[in-house]
Amino acid sequence: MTLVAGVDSSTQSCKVVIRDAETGALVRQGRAPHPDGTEVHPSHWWSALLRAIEEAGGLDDVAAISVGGQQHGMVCLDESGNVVREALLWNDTRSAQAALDLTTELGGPQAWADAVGSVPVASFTVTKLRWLAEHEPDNARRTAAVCLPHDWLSWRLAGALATGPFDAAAWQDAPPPPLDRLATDRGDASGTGYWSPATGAYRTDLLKAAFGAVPLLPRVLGPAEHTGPIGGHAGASGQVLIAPGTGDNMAAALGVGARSGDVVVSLGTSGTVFAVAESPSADPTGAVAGFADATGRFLPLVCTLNAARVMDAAARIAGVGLDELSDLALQAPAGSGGLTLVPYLEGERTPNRPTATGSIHGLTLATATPAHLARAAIEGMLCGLADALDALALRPERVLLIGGAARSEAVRRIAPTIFGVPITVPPPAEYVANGAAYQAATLVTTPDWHAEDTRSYDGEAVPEIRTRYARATRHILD
Ligand SMILES: Nc1ncnc2c1ncn2[C@@H]1O[C@H](COP(=O)(O)OP(=O)(O)O)[C@@H](O)[C@H]1O
Ligand SMILES: O=C(CO)[C@@H](O)[C@H](O)COP(=O)(O)O
Repeated sequence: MTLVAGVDSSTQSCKVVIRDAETGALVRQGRAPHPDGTEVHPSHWWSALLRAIEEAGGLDDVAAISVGGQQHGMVCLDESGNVVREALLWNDTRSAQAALDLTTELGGPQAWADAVGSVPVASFTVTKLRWLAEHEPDNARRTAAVCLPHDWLSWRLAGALATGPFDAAAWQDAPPPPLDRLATDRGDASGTGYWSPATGAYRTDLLKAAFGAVPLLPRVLGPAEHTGPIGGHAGASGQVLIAPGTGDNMAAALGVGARSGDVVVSLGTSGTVFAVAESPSADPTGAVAGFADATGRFLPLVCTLNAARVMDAAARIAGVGLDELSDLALQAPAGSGGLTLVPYLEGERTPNRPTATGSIHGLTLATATPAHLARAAIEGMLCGLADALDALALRPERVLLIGGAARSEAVRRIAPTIFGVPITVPPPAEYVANGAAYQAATLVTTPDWHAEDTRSYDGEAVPEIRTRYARATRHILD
């Protein structure tokens, strides 16, 4: 049996799966948490990856590995390959003004959509680099290379694999390769704001205009390329291949086997709604980001900053666990008796309201119950994603629901009432890590991974919930 490893280095944690390359059968897995916060030193991701690999039984029998990672995060490296400062993550909104400035400087949203497929908001790496140049000029000057979370982890893995078999303690400080070995893929590159999915080339002119310099950028690998073979000690062929890796949403599309006609709704830290497309997109409203995918195609995507953690917050307020929150939500009526929760707990990205806060509307004596709060939280989270689904402007054949919060029975049952279409729920699994493992498998075999059984959920649409939500979003505090 040939084994491959897939990694999901996402916002809240790192997950590793080891699968049979031919069949996709799960052999082993591990996970480790990431620290909270919107700026995180990348060394925490490395430590978490090593812990997760250790829990997954190591890599010594693995032929190829691929890393899927949270998109957009700004990782700055100096000439020696040291991290210059904490990485600013996709959900860090301090560069919101920089995003506005860059949009104006290039001539408006349409110019950006034409140039790179997306209109920059605070999430995009290019806006974070502008922020760095303006607020931390010394750190900007020290920046010799810029990469993304998954690029950095793959690069550290290359250095570690070159030192010998997996050993968490020894790998912790393994020297990374030279900077020019940094590599990325089309999917993650498309979230920088300085790589064009339509032309497949960096727009270093935009980077220079934003940052004042053009640091070294990772080489963009095609889907079938790899950065190995590395080491002389592991895998069926005695060496480990490192696949291109990709952004976590692109990896999820691979993991869930998204095909034409599918729309995927992912409820992790972020809420994302995306579809595989044959041609690039360029939405000047900024709602749809025109990303590339991990297969050579494209991945138009809408992202909200507030998904699973809205439920975490509601559970905290109600003083219950997530399973009980789900039970409570199903005890309240559809529409929560008019209680409406606008979930802008981390500001918001779509719509672009970086300084917004969350709010609760329609509170009466009758709706002041934990059950109404639980349902309003889920309905509010899903209303934001229903708007995202509308923005994609597709007629999906299937709407697939994945991510941590898709484990909630209440979310599954309420989603069709908000989206107005039935939803399909694959079995709970780590679809980002699975997609990464699938990418790794394509380097060593022709994988024949069968889709697992899905469950369907249907329910009558309740349009008033979205109407009331739309009214409530006009009355929030910044
Ligand atoms: N049964 C559940 N009900 C609701 N939320 C859940 C449940 N299980 C996990 N979650 C939430 O899912 C989130 C993690 O999902 P995940 O997709 O792994 O996020 P990320 O990839 O952004 O780190 C956490 O906020 C967690 O509380
Ligand atoms: O910024 C985006 C997509 O553009 C986010 O989807 C990040 O990629 C983080 O993902 P999760 O940690 O929520 O999976």
